Amino acid sequence: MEKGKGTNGVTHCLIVPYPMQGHINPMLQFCKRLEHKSVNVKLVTTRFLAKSIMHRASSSTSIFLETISDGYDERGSDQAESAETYLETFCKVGSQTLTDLVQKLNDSGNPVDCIVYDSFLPWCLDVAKRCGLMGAVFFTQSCAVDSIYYHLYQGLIELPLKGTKILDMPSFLYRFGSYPAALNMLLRQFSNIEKADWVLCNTVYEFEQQEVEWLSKLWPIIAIGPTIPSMYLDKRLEDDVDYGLSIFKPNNDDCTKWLNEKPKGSVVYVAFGSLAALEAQQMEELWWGMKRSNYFFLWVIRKTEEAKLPSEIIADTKDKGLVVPWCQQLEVLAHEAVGCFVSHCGWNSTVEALSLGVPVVAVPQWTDQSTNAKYITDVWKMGIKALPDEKGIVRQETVQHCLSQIMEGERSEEIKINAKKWSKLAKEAMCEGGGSDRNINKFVDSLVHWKRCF
Ligand SMILES: O=c1ccn([C@@H]2O[C@H](COP(=O)(O)OP(=O)(O)O[C@H]3O[C@H](CO)[C@@H](O)[C@H](O)[C@H]3O)[C@@H](O)[C@H]2O)c(=O)[nH]1
Repeated sequence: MEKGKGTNGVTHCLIVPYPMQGHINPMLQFCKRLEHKSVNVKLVTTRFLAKSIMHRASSSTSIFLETISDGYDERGSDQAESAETYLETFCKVGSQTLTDLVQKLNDSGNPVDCIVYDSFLPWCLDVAKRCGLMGAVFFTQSCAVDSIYYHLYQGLIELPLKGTKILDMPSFLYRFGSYPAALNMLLRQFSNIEKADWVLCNTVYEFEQQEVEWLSKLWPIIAIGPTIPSMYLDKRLEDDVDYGLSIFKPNNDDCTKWLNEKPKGSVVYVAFGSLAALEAQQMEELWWGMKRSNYFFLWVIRKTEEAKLPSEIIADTKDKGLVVPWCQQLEVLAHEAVGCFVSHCGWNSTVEALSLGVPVVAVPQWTDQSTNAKYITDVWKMGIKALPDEKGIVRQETVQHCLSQIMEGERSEEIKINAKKWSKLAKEAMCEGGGSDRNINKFVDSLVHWKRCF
């Protein structure tokens, strides 16, 4: 059979996210967009994730799953003795098992044309090139953050950073040495990027115009976001109502029922993503801040964080609050009862808030979140940063002040108008003929063209 041609002549892509919720969500959504444009796609996860903790959140995901090994099929990264060891083993075992997977698919008459890989896994590009495939890197963080790390990679920033504005930079630049394996991984994103055929970014051109322009002088970069389910944007993919694959089990029914009973714009939604571990003192201050504010609140506290809040506190929230271990965040953000999002500002949560027009109280914890918080407050002007004290804790008075500013304060109207403006731009980008839609078409055309050249 002619190389690059599947049995049915369809272009065939493997999409390989890093095995984390914040990376699976955007890359799975990209799969759905490609499938809608007649590309045959398979999402590749680790064996551990596939067998032990993946829940299909709904029937909306028909994407085919394939697996590779990170070397820790029993317990995933928890099994590795250090983060560095995990990443090294994933590179070694992952390269071999991804090559085997490509071979298996080629042999079965369904040959692969392209690997779209998470920028955290640059070795996938080496596999793609060794197998004679197209390779496209997918960045799951903002272009602003990617360009900061690229400056660091180039030796144009000296660590540790000093000065008054450092708290707006990704945390690894001012808490130098805090997570060496993570910083190395972020720098390795650029180790072979010049060989990538495409650089795909989960952003919207209008969100980060200057940053996209700057990066596009270096690489063939295209903005393909926001990668959130179609029914929240252009509504062209009718079944696409949620992300579809979840590492955590969402508590949908309770949340929706509870929200349905609340007045429009009256609820504060609080969530810190899939990874952040807050100090117990910070959790208590947040809770007191919410209690003092007296708004309704829906707070996601993951199972691993639960013990940090005394149970009598949680019991005391019954009249005003609902605490759940996980929810369908998009469904919550889109609910008309929600007036504000207290967020750690992970990039997906940030893009979701922008896309759904929900104002944010930014409480960044680490990694790229401080930079996202800076953009939320000073560039997009659709939120307020809750400033920590000298011990790094955001106090209850600050929480109360920020919440009242967004819910009913002087700047409330302006912030809400801005949030709606970004939401409109995000939706336009994904509609037929919008910037991101055109970029995805460009990518698909290049796949078809690449096949013809083979
Ligand atoms: O109860 C919840 C809470 C979150 N989510 C979803 O989980 C994702 C969380 O992603 P994100 O907001 O990016 O946070 P993290 O999970 O913490 O993501 C990690 O990965 C991101 C992409 O690299 C980084 O920007 C973050 O800083 C990093 O912590 C989002 O899609 C949310 O909609 C839910 O569905 N239900």
